[in-house]
Order: sequence, then structure tokens, then C-alpha cells
Amino acid sequence: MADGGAPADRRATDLVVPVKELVRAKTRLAAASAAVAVDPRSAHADLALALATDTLAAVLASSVGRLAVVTSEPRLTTGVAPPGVGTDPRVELVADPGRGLDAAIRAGIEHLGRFPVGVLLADLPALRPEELDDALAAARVALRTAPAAFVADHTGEGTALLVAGPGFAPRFGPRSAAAHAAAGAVALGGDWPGLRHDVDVPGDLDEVRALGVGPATRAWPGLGTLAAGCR
Ligand SMILES: Nc1nc2c(ncn2[C@@H]2O[C@H](COP(=O)(O)OP(=O)(O)OP(=O)(O)O)[C@@H](O)[C@H]2O)c(=O)[nH]1
Ligand SMILES: C=C(OP(=O)(O)O)C(=O)O
Repeated sequence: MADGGAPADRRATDLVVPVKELVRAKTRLAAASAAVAVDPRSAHADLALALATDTLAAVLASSVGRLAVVTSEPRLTTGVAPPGVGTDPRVELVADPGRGLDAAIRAGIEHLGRFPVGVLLADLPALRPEELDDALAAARVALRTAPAAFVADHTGEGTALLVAGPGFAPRFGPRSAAAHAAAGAVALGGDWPGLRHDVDVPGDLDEVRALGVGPATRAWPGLGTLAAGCR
């Protein structure tokens, strides 16, 4: 049963996933990368890629419709990684306009050109496909009476998933959960720990490790060794 007890709507929802250029992404995780690697810059890019890889793998294992990956990251656009992104027919790469997160998201939404559309951030390595399916179904129910629905992150401040109807402008960034709620989006209350646990600071690595991360993040050398203590 979807959130709120309403019957589940399992029609495929299209999704936008923005992925920032890896060397510039996830700067708040720099302490975790610096602590574990001979080459911290490369370790940092590997961590950002691992988080995105596991997020995208979970998305591709869900019943999502089309998937617009908005990025200018060469390790994604040249098809080197992650597995599936270069070959899955649902994936469409969209060039990042280079004007920040909301501009990247708008480019993805315009590219897909139909509503409702979901936006999922690419730092959810403990995401489970069934959580995403449940949340998307709950959002479809919520959109019968609201312009958008969202899943707040584990801190309550950010937004892990937004599902928007036509005309609803995404407002990602600091305190985006409150911004989305103030614009009329409904907060979904489902029990989706993997969906809600984004990785922003080193301590988040410990928390997602406890939940169970995907294989790319599990293979990252720093996980479980030096993540603790570098908050
Ligand atoms: N395509 C694209 N994705 C972005 C951009 N900014 C953030 N993202 C993605 O949005 C998600 C959440 O990013 P944040 O953690 O808020 O931002 P960040 O800049 O990567 O991290 P910090 O430097 O630690 O703030 C990640 O999956 C990023 O890859 C952007 O300008 N373009
Ligand atoms: C940009 C956001 O993510 P984060 O919490 O990763 O900064 C957001 O939640 O709007």
C-alpha cells in the first residue's frame, strides 16, 4: 500500500537525476576522501561516482519510466561508468547547462517534456528500488490534489525526491524541504530509510553503511575505515 493508505498507482514515472562533475561534487565529503587516499582528489571523484552509480543502479532496478541523467561528467558521458547507464534504453543523457543544480534539473525536465516528473538526487547509495517504486506511487496519489509531492531527506531539511506536476518549479538547495512545502508540495511520510539517507558529510557514510549500500560504494576504500570520526 502506498503512503497514506490510498491504492497504489504504479504507472511508470519519468525521472531526472542530476550528477555534478565529479571533481567539483560533494565538497563536504572532502575530509573522508583526504583521510583515506594516497591521491585524495582521485579518491574523492571515485566516491562521488560510487554514490551516483549505486543511486542509478537502484533507479534502473525500479519501474521508473524514462531516466534523464543531467551531467557533463566525462566518466558518465563517455560511457565508461556506471554499468547500465550507457546501455539501458530508458537512459537519456542531457548536457548540464553549468548554471547550478536547479538549472540542471530544469534542463532534464524540459528534455523529458511530460508530467508528472520526478527528480532524485544522485547521492543515495542505500536506495532500494522498491522504496523508489512505493514513493513514486504515493506521489502519484498525492498529485491528484496537490501540485507536487516530495520525500524529505533524513535531516528533514533537504529533498531526496520531488515529483512535480506541470508548472511546479523545483527549489533544490539549502532547506529545500521547507521551500517545496511552502510552494504547496505535499511531504510524503513513508518509511523509506534508503531513499531518505543522502550522503552529504562524512558521518553520513557510517549511517548508510549501517543501512546497506550498493556495491560501488561498498567497494570504495574509505568506507568503514576512516569515515567515522571525520565529521
Ligand atoms: N548536474 C548537476 N548536478 C548537480 C549540481 N549540483 C549538485 N548536483 C547533484 O545534486 C546532488 C546533491 O548535491 P549536493 O550535495 O547538494 O551538492 P554538491 O555540490 O555535490 O555537494 P557539496 O559541495 O558538498 O555541497 C548530487 O547528486 C550532485 O551530483 C549541478 O550543478 N549540476
Ligand atoms: C541540494 C539538496 O541536497 P543536499 O541535502 O544533498 O545538499 C537538497 O536537498 O535540496
